[in-house]
Formats: sequence, structure tokens, C-alpha cells
Amino acid sequence: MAPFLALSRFLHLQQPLRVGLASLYSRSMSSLDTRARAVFSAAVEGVQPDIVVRRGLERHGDKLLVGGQSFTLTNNLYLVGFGKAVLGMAAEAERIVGDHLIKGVVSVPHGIQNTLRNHGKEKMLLENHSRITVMEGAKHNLPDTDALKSAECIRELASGLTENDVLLVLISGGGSALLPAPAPPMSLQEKQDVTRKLAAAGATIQELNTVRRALSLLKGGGLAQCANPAKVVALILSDVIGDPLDLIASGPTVRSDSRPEEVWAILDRYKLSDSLPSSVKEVLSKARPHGSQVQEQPQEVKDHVLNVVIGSNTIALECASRKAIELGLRPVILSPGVCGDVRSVARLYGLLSSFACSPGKEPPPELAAEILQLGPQVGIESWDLCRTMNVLVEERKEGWGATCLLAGGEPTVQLTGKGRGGRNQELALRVGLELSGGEVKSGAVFLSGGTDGQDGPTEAAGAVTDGELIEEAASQGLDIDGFLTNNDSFTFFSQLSEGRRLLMPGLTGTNVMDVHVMLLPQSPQKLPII
Ligand SMILES: Nc1ncnc2c1ncn2[C@@H]1O[C@H](COP(=O)(O)OP(=O)(O)OP(=O)(O)O)[C@@H](O)[C@H]1O
Ligand SMILES: O=C(O)[C@H](O)CO
Repeated sequence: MAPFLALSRFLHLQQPLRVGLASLYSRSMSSLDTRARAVFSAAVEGVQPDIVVRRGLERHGDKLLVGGQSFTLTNNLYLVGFGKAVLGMAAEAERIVGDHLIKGVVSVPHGIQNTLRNHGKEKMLLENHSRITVMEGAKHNLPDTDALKSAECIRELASGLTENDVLLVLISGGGSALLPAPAPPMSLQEKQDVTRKLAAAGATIQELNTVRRALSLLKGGGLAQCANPAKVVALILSDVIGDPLDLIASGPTVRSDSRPEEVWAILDRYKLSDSLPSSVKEVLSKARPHGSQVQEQPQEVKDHVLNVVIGSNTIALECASRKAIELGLRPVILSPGVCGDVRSVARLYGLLSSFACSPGKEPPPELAAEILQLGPQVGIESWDLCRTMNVLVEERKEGWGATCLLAGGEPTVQLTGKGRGGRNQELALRVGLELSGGEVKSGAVFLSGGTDGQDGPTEAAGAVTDGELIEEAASQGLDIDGFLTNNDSFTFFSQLSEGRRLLMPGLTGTNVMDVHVMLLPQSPQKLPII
């Protein structure tokens, strides 16, 4: 019999023991909190830069094995990289390839070396005598003159290679801002204005990077073209849903096949076409004439490029799933592609919790219908929802104890207020409302965290909530709705119970979007509220 069910029955029989058992119940809930955090840590651990590089890059003597291909090393290896996780990737790559590496340049976020040092992450830093030059830039994730210089050094290095050389390209999220190379006559400022306006208007990363590719010398395959005739091997840590090679960091090693019409359609959609500077219009008009066929990348360039995704949200979820089993939970991976507004995503998790924990033999069919209806709004296929609901139904029958529902992706928040928060903390807050707002409190625990360790401009990665949230906030005089209206989730969680619900792993040095963990104990609502 499931422990919660047994406890519930026992409580009905033994009234005087209720108070003692209440603390037992709350201890088991807090153990769910601890387990949710451990599952999140395992997800992040599984996509650490050194681990993903070791998984993707093997060396046997003078042979470098990657993506099922073998490259002969004869002191002919060069390395470039750009992105938030690239420093740790470069450190590990250099350890693997040793003296075969002649020279490298990586473009990494401003201040990252100090931050990693202060967080005790020295293994992500390069050795003193490294052959790789580290260049920091792109303060606040915006391309700046420092990043422009780094991009220029990377372009120079790639352009000087010969057919005997191998260029190892390390790519991770944040790479677009760290590799700015505005196509002339456009200035960095002009390019940045276009992308900033698009982002502020709510453009998706797909739209944003489609435009970035059209305005850049290095994005959209430009870097691979520069390195021709050298062989190019790109190791990619994906931070985009679906791992689209041409969009991650705007695909510098993947020939872009988008047409000018697509770029103009995006600019029109966000009402930017008319206000573009003439230099930007000139670059776009030079791209390819309207109506022309997509230009095929020359075969020799294609043959010389190998793109391999070595880390992704899917891999993080698989690692989390293994940890869940170790912790005595039954895992089910819902999807690595959760997107859409946090309100809809929170509603979905609320419904899934009700589905898993509703009384009776079977969950009510209208719940399943509502869940399926919500799927398309949050990027989840009906098939994945049905598969997940099947597991939840099976567990009700088999009495497994607790299920660990896992998902990942990147939902969005519509910013209306001026508070401090991030999409993970706001999602956790909204899911907490779902879990604690119904007639019966849910026994589920929900965690949402950014795998980079930083949720929006805050020190937290996310937060953990459960069915106690409303009561807990009310007892401490905190008005949840007020905090939500002001997008002030970080302040809320900092003030609530001395911040104990915050998730604070510190900067992790990696980035595969967000991870959601929902632990669903079996039918906890059968417990009397004491
Ligand atoms: N006060 C806030 N409340 C909720 N969300 C916020 C708030 N301020 C910023 N955000 C959200 O945080 C996100 C930016 O945060 P973050 O820097 O973690 O982005 P990111 O997408 O993870 O970046 P990257 O993919 O480059 O790592 C945006 O989606 C923005 O809407
Ligand atoms: O750098 C970028 O373009 C984003 O992080 C997506 O990869």
C-alpha cells in the first residue's frame, strides 16, 4: 500500500496521534522538496561543460573521434568558441587534445572568469599556460565593442587556416551576442538596435536569430565559410527547443537557408521595417534577390563541416530521470520543449497534479480533455501528454508511491511590472497557486530552475513550491497577487520563510534552458487537513 494512503487511513483511526503524524507528513513533504532539488542538480550535473565535451570528443593517440568520424591530428588543431558555457568546454577540450592544439580564441561573457573562480569552479578555467586566449565581452548579454574584437580575432584565426588544419568550434547559448560581426556598411550599434527592438517587442529566439543571421558575416554559416578549406568540427551545447543547429547561437557553422522574404516578414510583424537604418536595408537587399532560389552551400564546404550536439535539455532530463529512480521515484519525461506563457504552463501543471491525485479509481475524463486542449499553447504534443497521463493512471493502479514528472524548455513571461524576478520563479509561484488554490490542497511539489543557475536578473535559479504556498504567504502577510502583478517573484520568495523556497545553486557554467520537476505523491488529498 502507498505510504500516503496508509498514513491517511491510520489518521482516521487514531485521532489523538494526529498532531505527531502531521509533523511526520510535513517531514515527508520536505523530503519531497529535497528530492526535487537533488533531481534538478542531477540534470545540471549531466550537462556540465567538461562532461559533455568528454562525451562528445575522444582521442586515441593521434586520432580524434567525434560524431562517428575520425580526424588525424598532426599538430594541426585550432579552436574557437563563443557562448556562456564555452570556457569550461574549452578547458576540457584542451585537456583532451593536448599539444596538438596550436592556438585558440574563445569569446565568453564579461566577468565570467572571476565569477567561476569565486564560485570554486576552477576546473572550468584554462590552465596558466593555455594556448587559448580568453576574451570577455557582451556585458548584460548584449553585443558590445569587446565582443566585436573577439569576433574579429575568431574570424582572423579561421580565415588563415589551410586544408590540413582542423578547426574545433565550441558553441553554446549566448553565442549570438558574443560573436557580433555586422555585415558592412552596418555598424554594431545599428545591428544591435534592430535585435534589441525585436527582443523588446517579444520576438522568439527563432525570429531573432533568423534576422541576426541575415545581418552578420559570421552567423548563418559564415564562420564555416571563413575556415574553408580547413575541416570544421562544431561541438554544440543546445539552448534552443528542438536543438535546431541553424539557430543555436545563430548557426555560425550551418549554412542558413532562410530567404529575405522571411526576414522581412519578421521585421514587418514587429513593425520595424519602416524605421530600419539605410545600412540595414542595404545589407538585407544584398542578401539574395526576392524570389530567388536558396543558394546551396558549395559541396566542398558542406563536406568539411561536422556539427554535433553534445548537450541538450533532453540529456539533462535523462540524467534527472536516472536520479529520480535512485531516489525511489518513478520518472516520466513529459517534454523538453515546454514554451508559451508561464500562466498556461502553470495551469497545465496544476491540471496534471489534479489528474494524478484526483480521488476515485480513474481521473475524470474532462481533466484529460482540458490537458490535451492546453498542449498546443505550451508546445507539448498530444502524444506526449497521452503517454504521460497513461503513466499517471498506471501508477494510481499499481500504487508506486511518488511519480517524478520531468520537463524542460523555455516558457515566457509578459513583463508588466518593474519587480525582480525570472520566468522560473514566476512559474513556480503560479504553479504554487494552482496547487494550493483548489478545494483540496495538492500534495505535489514543483520546482522550476534555469540550468545556468541564473533566472532573469536575479541570484536565484528558480524556486520550489507546493500546496502550502497560499497559507504560508498569508500567514506572513505576503500578498501573492501583488507580487505577481509587479513581476516581483524573486522579492516574494526572498521574503517568504527566509527564502527557503529559493533554488540557489550559483552560476553553473552550463546552459540548456530550464528544467521543471514535479513530484506527485499518490492521492495525498486523502490526508485530512490537520
Ligand atoms: N522581473 C521578472 N519577472 C519574470 N521574468 C523576468 C523578469 N525580468 C526578466 N525576466 C525574464 O527573464 C528572461 C531573461 O532571463 P535570462 O537572462 O535568464 O534569459 P535566458 O533566456 O535564460 O538567457 P540565455 O538563454 O541567454 O541564457 C526573459 O525571458 C525575461 O522575460
Ligand atoms: O546565443 C543565442 O542566440 C541564444 O542563446 C540561442 O542559442
